[in-house]
Amino acid sequence: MASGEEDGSVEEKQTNNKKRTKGTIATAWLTFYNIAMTAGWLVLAVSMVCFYLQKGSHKGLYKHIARTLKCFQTFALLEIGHCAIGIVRTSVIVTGVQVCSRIFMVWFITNSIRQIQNEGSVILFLVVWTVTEITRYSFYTFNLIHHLPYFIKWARYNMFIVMYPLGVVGELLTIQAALPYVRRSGMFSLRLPNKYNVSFDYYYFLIIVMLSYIPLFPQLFFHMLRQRRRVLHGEVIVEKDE
Ligand SMILES: CCCCCCCCCCCCC/C=C/C(=O)SCCNC(=O)CCNC(=O)[C@H](O)C(C)(C)COP(=O)(O)OP(=O)(O)OC[C@H]1O[C@@H](n2cnc3c(N)ncnc32)[C@H](O)[C@@H]1OP(=O)(O)O
Repeated sequence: MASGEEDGSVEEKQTNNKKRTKGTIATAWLTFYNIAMTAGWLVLAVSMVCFYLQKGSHKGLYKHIARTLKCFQTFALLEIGHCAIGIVRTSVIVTGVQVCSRIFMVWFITNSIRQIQNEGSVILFLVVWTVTEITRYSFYTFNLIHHLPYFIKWARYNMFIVMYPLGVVGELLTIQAALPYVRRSGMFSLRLPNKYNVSFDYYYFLIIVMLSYIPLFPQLFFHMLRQRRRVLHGEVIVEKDE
């Protein structure tokens, strides 16, 4: 009996040690990841400001920053993995929708359709994403090292109230601007007859994507409002103590 109890406590200690090691590795990785992402979005912000100051126009701005944007926005796919393996306490679905809609905007809309890259709506969502991501990743970084300035916490959980709708407006106007080019070129579409006997019309797919903002955006926005109440009104302290 006594030896069984001892065995149990040894096992418990080993499990606790494993958890601690996993926790330390996860924290180190997340700290590195968040610092890298903050730096990436800061580079984007500086490039955009410098470009605008030099040229006095937003024309050509997307092309100027495209490589950095694609790189850092694509890296954000790792966030779905973070949720899936449980190193961050966030829903895979919420994160998945957020990240995939961004990847879609970058790769399958803005990057693929040169004619829309100088639209004002592209600059709108780029500026909104940049401000949001600098705030979000610096929030996670300072939170992980337990030195979170209140203004960053405040900005993380208040700015989205304005930034989220503005970002959505920028994205929807950009997709709308893409529609005529997509219809004319037939890009990413598959017409019958073909050897797979399947047809796909990217034009109508984009209309469905635009309509999907109606049910999906409120869910993301209300999720953030709940997070805001939890963090800014102290409920998070109760959860962390549990
Ligand atoms: C095929 C194509 C399909 C397309 C479909 C289209 C439909 C699209 C509809 C939706 C449209 C959206 C458009 C988006 C536009 C914009 O982005 S506009 C810019 C404004 N945007 C925002 O403000 C973004 C707000 N969203 C987010 O912050 C996230 O994406 C989120 C997933 C919604 C965040 O939620 P969540 O992670 O749950 O909240 P947090 O409070 O930040 O975190 C919860 C806990 O998790 C910890 N954590 C999360 N990430 C990290 C990390 N990287 N590192 C460390 N820790 C992390 C965080 O600290 C919290 O921990 P606890 O405090 O311990 O709980």
